[in-house]
Amino acid sequence: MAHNDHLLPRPREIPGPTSPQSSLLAGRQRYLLFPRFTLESGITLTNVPVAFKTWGRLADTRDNALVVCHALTGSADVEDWWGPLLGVDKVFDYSRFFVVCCNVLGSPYGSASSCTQAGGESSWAKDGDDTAADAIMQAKMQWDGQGWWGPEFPATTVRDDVRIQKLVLEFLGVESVAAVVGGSMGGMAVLEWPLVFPTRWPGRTDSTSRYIQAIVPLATSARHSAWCISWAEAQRQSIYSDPLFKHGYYLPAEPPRNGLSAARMAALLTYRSRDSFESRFGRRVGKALKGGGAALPVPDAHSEAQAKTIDDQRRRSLAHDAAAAHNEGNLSPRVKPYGSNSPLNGYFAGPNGASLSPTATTPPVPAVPHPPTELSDQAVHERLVEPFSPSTAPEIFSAQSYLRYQGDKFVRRFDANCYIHLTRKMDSHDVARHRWGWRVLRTSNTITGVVLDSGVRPESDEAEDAALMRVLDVLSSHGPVEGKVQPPAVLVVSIESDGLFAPPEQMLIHELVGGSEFVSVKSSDGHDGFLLEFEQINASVGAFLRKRLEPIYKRPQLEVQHEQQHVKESVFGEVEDVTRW
Ligand SMILES: N[C@@H](CCO)C(=O)O
Repeated sequence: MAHNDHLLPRPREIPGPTSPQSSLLAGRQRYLLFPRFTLESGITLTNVPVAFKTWGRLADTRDNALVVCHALTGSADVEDWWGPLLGVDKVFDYSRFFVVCCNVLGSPYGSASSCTQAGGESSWAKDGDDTAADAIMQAKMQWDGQGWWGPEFPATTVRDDVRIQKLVLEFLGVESVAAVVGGSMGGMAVLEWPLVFPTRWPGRTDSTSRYIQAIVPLATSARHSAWCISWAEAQRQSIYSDPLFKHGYYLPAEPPRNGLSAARMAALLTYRSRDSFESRFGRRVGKALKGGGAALPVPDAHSEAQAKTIDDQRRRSLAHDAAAAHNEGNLSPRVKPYGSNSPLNGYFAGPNGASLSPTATTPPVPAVPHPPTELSDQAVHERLVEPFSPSTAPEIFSAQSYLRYQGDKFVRRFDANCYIHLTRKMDSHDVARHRWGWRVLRTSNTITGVVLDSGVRPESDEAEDAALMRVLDVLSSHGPVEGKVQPPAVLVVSIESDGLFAPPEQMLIHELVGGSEFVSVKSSDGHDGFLLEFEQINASVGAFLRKRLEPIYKRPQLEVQHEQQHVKESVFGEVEDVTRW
């Protein structure tokens, strides 16, 4: 399929923004609209936008492109999330390289996704009649006519991203790529680039020149692990369980914020480490957000009759307090709508200019009926002198407060359907999937086994490993055009405290890709270390590129205006959150 892409009609540049979230990057990226693009699944999309950004300029030799691939919730705006790596004499040196970053399909930041217009009749034909579920139909009926893809945006793969991004490079005049660099989901794309495009001219089997000179996969894996798949599943379940999710047919102004926020909180924990949380927060007390744990005042008694009434009041108050404490963090409208200055408001403004109204998606705690198991008087009196008195606002740990802040912040910049789409895309990642070296044996719809090219039919697990070995071996020895294509230089980067994409996964890539180099970045921050340890990454990746791309570094620097805009407020904000909190 990849080999037919060069026959597709050329894209044209459009102004954008193409989605609500891409308006957060207004003026900071460009857009191409592809008349049509066929996904790995066989589904053909029409009118497909791809958001991208470039720095520096293409050399006359058209071979100095440096492709940056973003992670799960990143965007094409590298300055926004990898800014300290971008600049003269840094890794992404735009006086030597033509730095290009494209937003992946399915992301809310401008490329075709659940948040872009489905494109009317010319788009993928929606089949709305094949579902039996009334709830889905009802939500869908309310939603129809919105024009967004919503949950009907078809699944895309990392390979789809690589193929469409190659077309963006062609539009920009790139003939071969100096390097591809990216972390986590971006690292998956980095591994796929030379496998999808080993040769310079994909349409020509006689080509012997490689398309990509060097790749740097960071904090990634050759196939998404069971551990990562399980975390992604738990996060998707958080979104599904938000009543506002409505099977993905939610209105843009009423998204499942609480579910997405909870998903992000869980995800964030997988991006950091136990040690980093212990040292940063310990058991420090944090601020409860407004509205949580409100308690009733309890008056003083002046007579026995009054005392009984007051005891009743105290009991009620106590029950109220207990429920309020129990619901602390749930009761508060902690997931706020977009701020009044947010461009997202304008984007969603209806015909009358009405913008989002605040939505506390969790209903307030109802009046608490007398509990079936009553507290004894003694317990009432004991409780009344305990620190959790009615006048005391509930205290929470600063670690909790931090997570909530992260959840709130995330829902203001991301979309739940896109989150589901992208986590599924990562789950599908496996460099060996449907590749040379193995094929699946089927009887009707049942997979009965796997057979290797050699004719051996090993146990399934072994077959998977063998397929992986074979594919990674292709990276190190020759392309699918046997013996003709030089492999790219490979630097595998690992974060030593990464508990999500654990170091053995990068070590495996290093071991299977002959001639590859390996570096372990020292960091106690866990997986997100690849977005935080700028100095080490600048040093190690920079040294690798200087060594492997010597001819480019020997050339006189290109004359470029200092193009880097200082990003005052990062949309992505991983660094800001860690260092400022
Ligand atoms: N924290 C990053 C990395 C995930 O791998 C993100 O949100 O995209």
